Amino acid sequence: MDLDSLFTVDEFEAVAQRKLDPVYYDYIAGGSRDEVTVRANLDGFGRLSLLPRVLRGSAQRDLAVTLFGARSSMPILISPTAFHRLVCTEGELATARAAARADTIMIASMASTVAVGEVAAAARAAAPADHEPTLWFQLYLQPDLDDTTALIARATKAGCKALVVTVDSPVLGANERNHRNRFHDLPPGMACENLRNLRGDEPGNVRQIAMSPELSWDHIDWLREHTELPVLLKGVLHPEDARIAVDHGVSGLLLSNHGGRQLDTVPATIDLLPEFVEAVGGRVPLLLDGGVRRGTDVVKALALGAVAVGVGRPIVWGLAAGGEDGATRVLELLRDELDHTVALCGARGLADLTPDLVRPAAGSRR
Ligand SMILES: Cc1cc2nc3c(=O)[nH]c(=O)nc-3n(C[C@H](O)[C@H](O)[C@H](O)COP(=O)(O)O)c2cc1C
Ligand SMILES: CC(C)CC(=O)C(=O)O
Repeated sequence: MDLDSLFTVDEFEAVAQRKLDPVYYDYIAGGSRDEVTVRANLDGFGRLSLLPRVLRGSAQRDLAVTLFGARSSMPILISPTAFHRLVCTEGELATARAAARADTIMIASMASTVAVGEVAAAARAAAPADHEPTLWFQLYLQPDLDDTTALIARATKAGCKALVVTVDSPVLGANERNHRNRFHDLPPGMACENLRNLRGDEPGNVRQIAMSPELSWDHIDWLREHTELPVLLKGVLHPEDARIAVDHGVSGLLLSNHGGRQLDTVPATIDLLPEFVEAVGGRVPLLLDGGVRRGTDVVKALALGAVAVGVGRPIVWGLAAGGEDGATRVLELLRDELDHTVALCGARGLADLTPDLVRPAAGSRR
């Protein structure tokens, strides 16, 4: 595959769809139930227009952002997605190398098909000599707190710099494409490697991830007492819960509807962002994911108050099309689009991206 002949995330998706087993393509592309929210995430950006400023002298554009002490060369992070070995042989090793090469932050899924220690080592090996790559760990709190403690220990030992706790999954979302395709298990030879031998006394055993409706704010308090790492919550959608989260001392929020894969018909994250900004009142950084496919999407989210965005499916399409190089190209395309959009907005850097640049638009991109 000549990756240089691909110029958009959508083109990467088309190639991925051609290459992948349709069962895996459906797992990745799909969302829950009628996929209303999957579409809403894309349409949400399409319903906003950008209103640029001019003549502000924007020749030197700095896209870097610092999050919890770690610098990322751009405000586009890799959101956690499960099972990368379904789409490329090297799985999360390839993703980690791409993130390190692009000098951005990877949020490693707890449901990785490579253990987090190996993922971190791959990132370090691929990073430029003077550069420490940043990995965060996405955690589903396990109702068995000993399991959770063991997972945190693994992530911490691997050098992860933050825990991103996904709180939108008291039960698993219903992707009806998976039901139709009878996709319920990983193929032989693949597993959630972070859950292997969790207790050290269970050789060969890979636990299943438990989604637990028992979880409550008490678990967030418990977690904060059991880790020195910054704790971000991923999947808070109600602005009142955003306020509660901040009151519970979380370090940041990743405004996410899980790419439309949990509760269907929740709003597009970009539509919720202004209310979130108001609820949080600058007390913690706000990140956003869901439907980011273009540099213009990134600029809209940043202008409306996000400090950074995450991309989920685009990275998986990159991996499917061309492994590490494919994911790297997706990140570089998005970086170029972002820089180009910042320039066209007459902005000198991310600080110039202010809410007045965003207006409601007629029509939708797709
Ligand atoms: C195939 C796939 C697997 C995912 N796995 C996880 C996961 O393990 N943990 C998690 O918190 N979110 C997971 N997500 C959600 C992403 O982190 C992210 O919220 C979503 O993909 C963002 O939307 P986008 O795909 O439109 O960029 C997954 C999403 C996809 C598409
Ligand atoms: C292991 C799964 C729960 C991963 C996930 O969050 C998803 O597929 O959306």
